[in-house]
Amino acid sequence: MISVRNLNHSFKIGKKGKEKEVPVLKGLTFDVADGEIVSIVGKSGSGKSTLLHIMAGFLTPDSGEICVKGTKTSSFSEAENAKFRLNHFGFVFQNFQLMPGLTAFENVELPLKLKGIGKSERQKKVKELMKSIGLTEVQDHYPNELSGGQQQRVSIARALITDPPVIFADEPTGSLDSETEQDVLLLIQSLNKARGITFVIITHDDEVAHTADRVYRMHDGELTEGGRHHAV
Ligand SMILES: Nc1ncnc2c1ncn2[C@@H]1O[C@H](COP(=O)(O)OP(=O)(O)OP(=O)(O)O)[C@@H](O)[C@H]1O
Repeated sequence: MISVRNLNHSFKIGKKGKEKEVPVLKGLTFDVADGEIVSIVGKSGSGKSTLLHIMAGFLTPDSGEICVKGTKTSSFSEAENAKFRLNHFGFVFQNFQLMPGLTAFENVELPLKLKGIGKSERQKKVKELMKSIGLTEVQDHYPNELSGGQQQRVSIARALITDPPVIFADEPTGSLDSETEQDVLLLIQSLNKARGITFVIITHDDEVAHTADRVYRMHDGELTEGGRHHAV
């Protein structure tokens, strides 16, 4: 479970000496339960990415507390955050962020290399995962030889390969057409059910948001409403 308590963050904007402090997150308090799909929906500039960056430990909040599975992560050093991320979090981005010089297989294998897993174990794991996500046929393709939907499936496989309990997805369907968007959302839902992975999905799209179990709405740096929704 992730608990966020009284989280505040501001950015200083403008010329040196004339900076203006702009509050972006104003006292956010909410929980994400284990095995839940949560979406955080809001207009451009409402602070969604800032919240995700703080939850994942890329950015230190001005104040407030974040706990992940009982561990207080908000006071971690950069090195502690990096280690924690590798073991607990996977990431999926709107523009996939695959390494262009690596094949689909090698992209999925990369996090295991970073964790120091041996070659035979790596290859076995990647092969199994790619098969279960229906990527075997394209495993030797480079990213530019894949469709958008295939690239996003590869990036989801890369996020999953280290078995993280939580995956953060920042506009995961933002670059996809509506049919492929549904495919990717169904994949996320099936992985959530089959493996119990918690997903935190950031989106500006209400339709995407409502495929989650729980929807939080960001408005002017506050979470203005929550609610439970049925998956499509
Ligand atoms: N590094 C930064 N320095 C200064 N201001 C920033 C910085 N990052 C974000 N902001 C400001 O904080 C506000 C929230 O930005 P954020 O990227 O979190 O919003 P968002 O909801 O994710 O938007 P989008 O959907 O367009 O990605 C915006 O007004 C933005 O200009």
